[in-house]
Amino acid sequence: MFAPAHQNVLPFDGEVHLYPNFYEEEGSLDIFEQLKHSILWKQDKMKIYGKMVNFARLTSWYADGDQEYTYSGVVNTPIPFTPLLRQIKEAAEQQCGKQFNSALLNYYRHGGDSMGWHSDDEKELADNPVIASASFGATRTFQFKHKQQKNAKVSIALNNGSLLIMQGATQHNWLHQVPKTTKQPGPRINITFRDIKY
Ligand SMILES: O=C(O)CCC(=O)C(=O)O
Ligand SMILES: [Fe+2]
Repeated sequence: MFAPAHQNVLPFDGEVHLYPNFYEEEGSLDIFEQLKHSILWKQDKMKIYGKMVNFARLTSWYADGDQEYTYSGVVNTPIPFTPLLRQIKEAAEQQCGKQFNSALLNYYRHGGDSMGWHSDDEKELADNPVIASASFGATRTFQFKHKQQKNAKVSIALNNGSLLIMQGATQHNWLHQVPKTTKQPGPRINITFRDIKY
């Protein structure tokens, strides 16, 4: 199922809006390069069956204040927003009518980098959080899967300069992922802006 822009991407039980050309195309490639070089990327690890395994992507965590945030079992200590991140955040805030105080960045270096099925339902987020997701660089597929109705699936493409807004009951009812691909996409950086309650 491929959804056109500005309609709800989800058929029921949640609200997701996609703006494919939110950040201007050429400027977005420039943003990609700037983020690639200026963000303090780190390689997180996770324990799987007693073994430490690298995350299939690089990550970074920026926020106002100095509160820690636990994500996928990793405790993140925030770095203060850079002027560029603040600029990207403010544009997303205008579109959402909502303020964000933190940003999780993910750097997918190649098609082998990915993020598995999950919901953004950490206890530090609101019950029905508004999450704004900005993408720069290569296009990657982003999929939703309903938690109960196993055949309810939605697949969209997140291209350079796109903004995806997830809100309402989305995180209660749907999982999302960025699957691995053998199509050899170039590198991609995604920023999810969140409002964390400390
Ligand atoms: O890279 C993406 O588009 C998804 C990122 C994501 O789901 C997350 O950071 O929770
Ligand atoms: Fe997520």
